[in-house]
Amino acid sequence: MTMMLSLASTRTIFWTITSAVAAALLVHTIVKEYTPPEFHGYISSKMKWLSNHLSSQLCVVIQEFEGLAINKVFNTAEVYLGNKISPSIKRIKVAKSEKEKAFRISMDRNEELVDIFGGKNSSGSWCIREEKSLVNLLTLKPEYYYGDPRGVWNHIVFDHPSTFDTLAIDASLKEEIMADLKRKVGKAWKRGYLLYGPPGTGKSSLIAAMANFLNFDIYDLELANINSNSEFRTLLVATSNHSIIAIEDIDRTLDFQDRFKEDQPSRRHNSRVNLSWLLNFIDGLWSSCGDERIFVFTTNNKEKLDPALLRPGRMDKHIQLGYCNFFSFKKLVSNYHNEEDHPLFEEVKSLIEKVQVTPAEVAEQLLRSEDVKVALQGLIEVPQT
Ligand SMILES: Nc1ncnc2c1ncn2[C@@H]1O[C@H](COP(=O)(O)OP(=O)(O)OP(=O)(O)O)[C@@H](O)[C@H]1O
Repeated sequence: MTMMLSLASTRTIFWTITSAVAAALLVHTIVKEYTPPEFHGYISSKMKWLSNHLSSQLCVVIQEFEGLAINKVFNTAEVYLGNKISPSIKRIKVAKSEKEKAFRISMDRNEELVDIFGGKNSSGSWCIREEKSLVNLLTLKPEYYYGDPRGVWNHIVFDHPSTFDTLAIDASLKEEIMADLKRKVGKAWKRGYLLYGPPGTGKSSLIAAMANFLNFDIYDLELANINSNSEFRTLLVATSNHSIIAIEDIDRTLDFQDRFKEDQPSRRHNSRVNLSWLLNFIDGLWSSCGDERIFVFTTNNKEKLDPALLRPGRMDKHIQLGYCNFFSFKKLVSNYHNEEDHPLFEEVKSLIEKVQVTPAEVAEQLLRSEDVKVALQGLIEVPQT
């Protein structure tokens, strides 16, 4: 998809100058925001030349993709134009997530709109800024597998309710993770986290809470779908700044290393996933750029991973998620029933100390009834295997 910003032309000199100035300011804003400082001088001199030879019309073409990566100028223009509603529009989109207070109304794709680009802010530069408040989940596009070069990541609004407040994990662990995330925000960094624990202990919920906390998008990367080293690089390069790259269930991708054999024939290491190599690869890729990305790997079987990966320093943080204790049980009751205490709590407490039960299993029981007493009784009566 291509967006054409055709800046107004009129017969009068006044409007010609106005449209030229608008175009110049728009281009200037784009140049300032999205090109390295070294190019600014060069582009300014070209702009001066352009203004001397200016016709009454300038057409700015903004394409959706720059190679495989999403063109951020397109996204910004899409948000700006999408919010303009005019009588000429035949199709509008209406949406509202749980977190939003009002409906979001925007122009549908492939609609046409004429907009006089205006709205100077106080500093005199043109203001089209995307207010990012929703987290997106990006998955590989099915078309990608058929060699369609127009972008590789499909995005949907990620409306996961998990936050650090709703997570049923120990308070000290929560504080530690939040402090780690806060400390790094705003600096050039790349963090690697390894989340491990049995199924249903909250690894995916923690990734969602991190994304909601930082307002970062999540890229869901399945190693099983990647066939070569260069393909892996392509996908990573097409991810955007300020994002979480989640690589879940790495222990299940046991043949992962074999997929890279063309590039790294000597790296096969028994049948283990050689993630050390993967981490080196990621380090090399971003060692010289100032972007912010978080890599989160999850596994249910930490013992299946290459021990080299688990040595101190390979991942920045190892986070263990475990079975429900009384503290996490109370958090889940508070989440689902808004109750902080109940006469049946003592009975559940003594059971939880004896039986290994995951937060997911407790959550499932608590959701079976809106009546907290019935839900807790159901939990107590669950056959204990
Ligand atoms: N620690 C937790 N805090 C709050 N809710 C949780 C927690 N763990 C599990 N849940 C609940 O159980 C559901 C499943 O948990 P989740 O998918 O996060 O577990 P997981 O460890 O990623 O599981 P898997 O290894 O199978 O992917 C969540 O949607 C949530 O409702």
